[in-house]
Amino acid sequence: MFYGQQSRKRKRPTNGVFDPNDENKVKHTKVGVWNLYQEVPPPFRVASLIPASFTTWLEPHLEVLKSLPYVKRMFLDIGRIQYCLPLLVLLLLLDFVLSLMPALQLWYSGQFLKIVETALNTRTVDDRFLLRITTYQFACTVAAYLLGFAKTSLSTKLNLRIRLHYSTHSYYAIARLDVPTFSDDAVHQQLQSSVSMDSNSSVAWRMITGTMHIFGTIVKLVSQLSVLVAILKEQDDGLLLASLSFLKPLWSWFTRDRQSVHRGMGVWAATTVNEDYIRSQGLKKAISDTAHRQEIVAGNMWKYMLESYRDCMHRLGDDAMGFFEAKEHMQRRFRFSHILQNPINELPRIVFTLRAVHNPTSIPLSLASFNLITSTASSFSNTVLHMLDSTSSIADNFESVRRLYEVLNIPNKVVDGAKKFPEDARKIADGIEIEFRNVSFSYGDKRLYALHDVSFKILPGQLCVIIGPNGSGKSTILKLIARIYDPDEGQILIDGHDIQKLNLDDLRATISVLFQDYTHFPLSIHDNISLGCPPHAHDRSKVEQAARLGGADSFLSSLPDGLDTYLDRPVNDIYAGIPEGTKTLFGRNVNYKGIRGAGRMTTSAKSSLSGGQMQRIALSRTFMRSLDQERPVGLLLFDEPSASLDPIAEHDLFERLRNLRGSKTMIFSSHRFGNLTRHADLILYINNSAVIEEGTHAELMAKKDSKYAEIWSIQARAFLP
Ligand SMILES: Nc1ncnc2c1ncn2[C@@H]1O[C@H](COP(=O)(O)OP(=O)(O)OP(=O)(O)O)[C@@H](O)[C@H]1O
Repeated sequence: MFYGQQSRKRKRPTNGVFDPNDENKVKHTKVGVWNLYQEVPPPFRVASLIPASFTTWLEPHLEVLKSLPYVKRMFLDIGRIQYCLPLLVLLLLLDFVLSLMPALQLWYSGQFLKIVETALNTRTVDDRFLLRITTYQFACTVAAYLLGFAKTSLSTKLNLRIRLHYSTHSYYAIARLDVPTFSDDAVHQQLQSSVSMDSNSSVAWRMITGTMHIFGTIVKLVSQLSVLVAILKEQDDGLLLASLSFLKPLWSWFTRDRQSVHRGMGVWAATTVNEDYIRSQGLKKAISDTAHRQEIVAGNMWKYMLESYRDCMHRLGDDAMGFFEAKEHMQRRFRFSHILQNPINELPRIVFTLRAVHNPTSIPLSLASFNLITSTASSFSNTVLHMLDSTSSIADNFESVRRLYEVLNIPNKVVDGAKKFPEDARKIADGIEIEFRNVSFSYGDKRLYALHDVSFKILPGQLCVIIGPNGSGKSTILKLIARIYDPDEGQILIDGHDIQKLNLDDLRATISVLFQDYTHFPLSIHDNISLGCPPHAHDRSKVEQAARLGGADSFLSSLPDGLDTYLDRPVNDIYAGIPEGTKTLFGRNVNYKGIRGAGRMTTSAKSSLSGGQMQRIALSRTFMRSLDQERPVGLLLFDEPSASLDPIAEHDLFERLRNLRGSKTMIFSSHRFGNLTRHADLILYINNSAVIEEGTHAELMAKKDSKYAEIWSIQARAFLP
């Protein structure tokens, strides 16, 4: 095991963002099983006297300054939220009064000290003065409690309002991203760290409380200090003892570990190639996710998985750590200064004892003032430490605010076009023309083409079927038409316009797509269908019509809540921590059946629809889009639309779709020959990322050495006696 070992000899990583072979640009550090790659910024020289290494170190630390405009913007935004400004002012006022309380308490303690002093000197006590001070102090404690309670209630209200505002901000920040940008790991992590949708306290709220904390602490310190100086002026050795009492907090502040794990690291990324670590994480995920449970149980895999996990962990030993944990370990250093803390703590007591020996008559009074000083000094120094800590965490908060706003500026990789589409909405009623001109595309690795030099043309209203083996590039064609991705080379034309110049919203409003890997949203079936056409999402009759067209109406009536049934309930029921089937302390069997019955709760949040039924819902969503008469759809894209359908449902679906011929251009991707290909106006046979053959069924069957004809015959043979 070795932490923090810096390597000058760079190894080629198998993944990761930076190129570690570039000696000048990237610094590589080994952190446990992790490889940390840090960008080395080009040195900027303010003056030739300042060494480059200093400016390189300084830049990431000064990054925080870039946050200031965002902090201002955040405060302005909060001010605009309804009722937030008066609530905030009120909160500030309460905080101000509460911050004066410790000084008031200190003043009362000083008055008690005076009473003790008089008692020692004159052997008398002013009863009325003592009673008055005690009453005032009690009233002060009650007022502090009430004000504190009011502050908490007000804070909760304000926090909720601010959270409400920023939850929409966060939703927008995530919702607006396109597929390639959203799937980018770096973007994904930035979103997770800055716009968490579930956090109880928003970045903005942390910023407010942090700032208020500093404001309150300054008020506390100034007021306490003024009272303390006033009291100690009159005491022998008071100021000496106070100074000694402050030594400990100052010492511990100067010698503490203040560097946060992220601070000052600049632009960086970390990756691991450790097989055991990667595998152990995979095994952990597999065992915790309900999606894999069925296979694990049926395949009797758990014992093997446990054994494998144990082996991985055994080999990893102390290195079995996430990146941040490993980095923290690396930063932890032995500090001799920590050992000195206790002797420094004892210093006031030692000095007091020595002074008392020299001047025994002053012991009782000095003892009282010593107690006052040390207890005040400790509360005072805690306040100072707290404030200094807050000022360093405020830098973190500044950066969080910056990230919160900057995620709104992450550019989408698929750039929007300016041209309105269609120029004439009536033309769409006849379908859309699609043309691919020498299109090439690869997903990540630019050497692996998903499509290579593909050209074809589909006329308006035509039915086109793309056919070919697994991985040949069929789905990719559909994704490029819907501009989920942009081609690396070549051009796609829609009704003669370059697809990249068209307004994206317009383009997508004229296309309806059913992806092969369609999803079901954790929403009601109604929502799952109506999302196909947001402008008519509230029109229940249209949703029912779409369900009929998609073949979903047949099973909807058997569901408990019909169209309003949730496929995958987004909110899980919450249960006590005592597992079902066990016994309570007094021997009762734990059984949730009765409780579930009373609350109409189910055992699983997922609805049990079959694969085919799920596909019918996805189909209904696609049909929903085509029901919009104001913005008619001109192009339907179907990726394996009948993969999970029974033969009758498949036949009915294709019948319905064929009726749309002439009014919409339709493109199907399929492995299956027959029903569709027979009726297609154009068949594209695609293999190894390229179009190999194209034509109608009759043309391809008549063609010599046709690959299409060969596979057709293989499939047809299965049905011959
Ligand atoms: N999101 C992705 N990231 C990286 N590679 C991808 C991605 N999607 C597809 N590929 C790769 O691109 C190639 C073409 O995939 P595509 O999905 O277009 O094939 P397909 O013909 O639709 O296959 P199938 O019949 O199995 O659905 C394949 O080699 C595949 O591995």
